[in-house]
Amino acid sequence: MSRLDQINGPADIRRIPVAEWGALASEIRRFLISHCAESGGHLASNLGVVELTMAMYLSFCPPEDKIIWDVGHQSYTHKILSGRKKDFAGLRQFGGIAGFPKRNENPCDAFNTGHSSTSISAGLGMATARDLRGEHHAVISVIGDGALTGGMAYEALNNAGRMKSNFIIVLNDNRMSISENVGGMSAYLNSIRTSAGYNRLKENVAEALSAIPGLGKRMVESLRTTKNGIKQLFVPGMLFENLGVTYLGPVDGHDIKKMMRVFEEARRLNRAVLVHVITEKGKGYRPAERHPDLFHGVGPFELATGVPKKNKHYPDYTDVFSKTLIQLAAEDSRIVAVTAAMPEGTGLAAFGRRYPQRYFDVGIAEQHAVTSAAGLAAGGMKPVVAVYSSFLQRGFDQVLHDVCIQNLPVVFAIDRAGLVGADGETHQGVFDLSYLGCIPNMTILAPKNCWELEEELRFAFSYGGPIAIRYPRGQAYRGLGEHREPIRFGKAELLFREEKTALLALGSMVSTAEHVREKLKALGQPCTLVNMRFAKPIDRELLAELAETHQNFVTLEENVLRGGFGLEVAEWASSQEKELSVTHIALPDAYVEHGDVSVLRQHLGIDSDSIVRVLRDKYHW
Ligand SMILES: Cc1ncc(C[n+]2csc(CCOP(=O)(O)OP(=O)(O)O)c2C)c(N)n1
Ligand SMILES: CC(=O)[C@@H](O)[C@H](O)COP(=O)(O)O
Ligand SMILES: [Mg+2]
Repeated sequence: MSRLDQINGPADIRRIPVAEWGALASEIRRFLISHCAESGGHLASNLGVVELTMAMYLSFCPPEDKIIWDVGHQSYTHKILSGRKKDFAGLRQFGGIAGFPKRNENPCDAFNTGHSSTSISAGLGMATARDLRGEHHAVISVIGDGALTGGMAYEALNNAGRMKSNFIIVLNDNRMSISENVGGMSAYLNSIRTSAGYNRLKENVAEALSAIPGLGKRMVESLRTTKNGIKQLFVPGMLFENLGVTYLGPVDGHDIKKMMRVFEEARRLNRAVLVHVITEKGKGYRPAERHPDLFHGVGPFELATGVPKKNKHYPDYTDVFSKTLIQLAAEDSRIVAVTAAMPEGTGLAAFGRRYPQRYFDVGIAEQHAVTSAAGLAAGGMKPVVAVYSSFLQRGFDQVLHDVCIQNLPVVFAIDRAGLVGADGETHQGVFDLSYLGCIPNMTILAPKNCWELEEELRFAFSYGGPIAIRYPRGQAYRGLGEHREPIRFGKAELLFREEKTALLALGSMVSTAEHVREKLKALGQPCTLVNMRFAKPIDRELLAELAETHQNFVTLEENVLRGGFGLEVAEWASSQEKELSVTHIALPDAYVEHGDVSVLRQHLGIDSDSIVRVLRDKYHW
């Protein structure tokens, strides 16, 4: 029986002899690598935290002790050690276990995560709840150096100094966000790491002092926590110390015994303690060690080489955005671009290489990204914020307060709008029409295909006010290329005109509506098809014209119904003299779990077959 097979619950690792910890770590790595080669996942981050997770399971007792994983993409070893290895075949698949911690999946998952930089706030709250309830378990927040660039982490650290009881923050520093980490904090951590030799010297001094019988330990403790200058000699992380958070480290995050010693020390302190752990992202798999960015999140790949199994034949929307932006930037030197730590995912990396002076990676800081773009616009530039739909949720007030009230010309290139698949409920981009649509001065477009995205981007930079273009994850649609009605503000594009029934589709749903139309035509029910193009403002003029010959309107959008454009069409219809029927195809008032996008579409009834069924039932066709 392998050591890994002996792990079926959180206490099992303690039965593995110390001498076999290294072998267990290797087995976990082999398991993670072969699983991700087959099914994809967040490989590099997970390979980096194998020993760290083992050390935590050896030092603490989940589920009684609470471990909160920031972002949660690195929680695979945690899932294995808590007894979920057997469920990995279904990892990130519909009905299977999630790629992130989920409280309803296992008691060891103390807090749901997915978006970055929440763990210290959540941990602080949980530690405070523990104290108020008179409980005594440990609370440990594990945050990466990338996640530490997010504003919430600082808000929480600013508060953590007040703790008079134990709260442990483990800073997993691998010098990488998805891409190379950026900013002053990253440089500060780097300076701590590079002085590690000096720190080791100090550790040795501390160890020697600790060895003095009776007095030693207390001397070291008081030197560590005292507020005078001697502390500087012993404590490298002064920034954290000055915030009132005891700093321990840096410690080798691949040395289990060393980490356990530091955790033991951290556990004894009645205050917030930050343990700085140095790890290597991708450790144990050569291709991932060499290219941790490419192996951050992967699809299936060849185990021997790391080469992706699926070759990309056609560009996705991200590629179209990336290429078009570079072209537009060549024509207008005022165009600048901002990303919140997603240069590759949003396609801005190529722009950054071409125009380094006009490109800003601000770290995992969506709020700051939006307001700094507002500042750029106020200063006379034409900024684009390229951001995933679900991550822009973070910047709602900044969009409203800093961009839209001042009606500033900021372009929002919203990628991953619609269902994203395996990342699940935290990452589905199904709220942006709702949270942007309610903001005065905001204009929202969605392209039906790759060419329209190019045209919409061109339009957006010439528009002169806040404007968002939303497009989905994955391959850009290349159908309907013959329909190229020029973009005009607030105008939809009439693709096929019939009578009686009009399909009003937005963005990704135009191609679905095209299939619906073909299927209904075959059933003897030809329909009009409109590419709505603008979710805000909707083209009421065209709707009024269609109302003369149409009875039934069907709205189609990949967004929750509430706040989407469909309800606005319903509101318009209810104000018409003629009685009109409106059917909505949209997402429900619920969170959509992980799974393949095509499976999710069927499950949610937004695939063409389900839509045809709904319409046939409703209209008795
Ligand atoms: C609010 C938010 N923005 C962006 C992301 C995308 N994202 C996921 S992991 C990650 C990098 C995290 O870096 P780090 O915390 O250092 O973890 P590592 O992968 O290096 O272990 C980013 C930018 C996110 N999950 N949440
Ligand atoms: C964990 C996280 O938030 C990102 O790594 C995300 O999974 C990236 O998604 P894409 O694969 O769509 O770029
Ligand atoms: Mg990192």
